[in-house]
Amino acid sequence: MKKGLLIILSGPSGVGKGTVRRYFENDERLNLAYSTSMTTREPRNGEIDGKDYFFTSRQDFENAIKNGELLEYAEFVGNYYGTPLKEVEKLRNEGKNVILEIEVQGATQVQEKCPDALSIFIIPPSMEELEKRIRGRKTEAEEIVQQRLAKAAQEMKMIPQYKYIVCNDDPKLAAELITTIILRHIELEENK
Ligand SMILES: Nc1nc2c(ncn2[C@@H]2O[C@H](COP(=O)(O)OP(=O)(O)O)[C@@H](O)[C@H]2O)c(=O)[nH]1
Ligand SMILES: Nc1ncnc2c1ncn2[C@@H]1O[C@H](COP(=O)(O)OP(=O)(O)O)[C@@H](O)[C@H]1O
Repeated sequence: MKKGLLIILSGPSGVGKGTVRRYFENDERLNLAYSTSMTTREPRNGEIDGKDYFFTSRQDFENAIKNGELLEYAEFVGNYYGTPLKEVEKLRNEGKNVILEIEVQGATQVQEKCPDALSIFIIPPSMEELEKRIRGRKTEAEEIVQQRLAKAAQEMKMIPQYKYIVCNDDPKLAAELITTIILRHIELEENK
């Protein structure tokens, strides 16, 4: 069986990565599996441990780094986030196309290790709209919102390292564009 694709989905906090993903992740043609990350961030209301994230202590996260258990990791606005390597490999070996929803430092590490990874960056229609969305979600305190917005401006500078840029103005359209990109990559892989 052919090993599944590795798909990196990045974009600033609040741009709508999760919202857009929910429109395409169950499309059977894409044969996707979502890689659940580890994080030291506190769970938000409604987030499920083991599904949205593996919520963990700093100590356990640092042990995972030391033991080489992570494909990549980064510190983002005061918390660690990382991708468990074993699960990604298992899913890809089962032929699944694995989607990593990760920030730009982690994306750089994955691109160095796996140059074939398909990378997509989601941009907002404007920085004003990004601010509206992140505030509208009401999941972060004001201080953290400010830090995430400052981070967003830096992250946008990393756009050239991505293969595809998709604007999330309408989430269904953004999802359709991403679906088209992934389907074409699946086709190209099959013909290799
Ligand atoms: N490098 C890396 N970044 C991650 C990982 N999981 C999530 N992130 C990113 O960390 C950032 C913060 O995530 P989160 O606190 O859930 O905020 P949200 O993106 O606004 O929902 C986002 O850019 C995520 O895409 C991971 O495993 N590795
Ligand atoms: N295209 C869109 N237009 C308007 N609001 C959106 C759009 N996409 C997402 N949102 C809203 O923006 C907020 C952030 O979206 P979310 O998916 O949590 O972002 P991310 O996962 O990138 O942090 C949510 O309240 C969501 O409902």
